[in-house]
Amino acid sequence: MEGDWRMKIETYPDFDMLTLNVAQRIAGDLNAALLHQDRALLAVPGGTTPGPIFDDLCAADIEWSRVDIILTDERWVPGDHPRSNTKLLKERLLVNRAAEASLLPLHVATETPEEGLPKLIPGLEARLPISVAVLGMGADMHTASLFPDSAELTSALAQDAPVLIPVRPASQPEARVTLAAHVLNGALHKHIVFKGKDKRDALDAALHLPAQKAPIRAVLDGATVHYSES
Ligand SMILES: O=C(O)[C@H](O)[C@@H](O)[C@H](O)[C@H](O)COP(=O)(O)O
Repeated sequence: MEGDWRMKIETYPDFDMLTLNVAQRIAGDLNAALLHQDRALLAVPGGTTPGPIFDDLCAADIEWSRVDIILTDERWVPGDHPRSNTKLLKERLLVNRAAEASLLPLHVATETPEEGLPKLIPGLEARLPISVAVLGMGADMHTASLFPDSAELTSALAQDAPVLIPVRPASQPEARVTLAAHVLNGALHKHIVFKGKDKRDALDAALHLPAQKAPIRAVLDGATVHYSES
């Protein structure tokens, strides 16, 4: 492994403890960022893991009106589709105190992501870098929508990649867009969150693989991994 490698793993007795602690950590990081910046940018994943974290985080004592929120990746489906990550955010994170935060869109109503990119990229570029990135991981070692079985992975891992990239992983039912690896990795604070022994084994395997086979590798340096077995 490279000499500058830094990664911390925090193991929790159960998912409830993980949820509570991760929400507190994110809130602490956001408050710290707001001491030095006018606005903070929080990037969060979709999927099934973060809902309970959002339920705690949305009540946190933060000056939410100074926080912008973005997804790490989005499925190219309408905003009211059950698989829309934006829908999850609107229902579980942008509520309670966090209703004051601003959502930066990662989807517009076009047929393909390629058609939507020109409407999304300028706003994103103007707002980066990310202050706090929360990332999920799949047992196939994908993170955000950087999937090992996607033809676009090499370009999404490139240092000079556009900030937002359309992907069509063979394993997924719909097209997606994902923030490029360098955008996610450039976050000031990175929290990777998952549960289950299969994913823990996948992380261990990833440490011995290149990012091309194990995309999670692209964001591990400097990250804190939060894990519970159940
Ligand atoms: O929208 C998504 O699908 C994601 O951002 C993705 O990277 C997710 O974090 C992992 O697939 C883990 O998903 P689960 O939390 O559902 O296991």
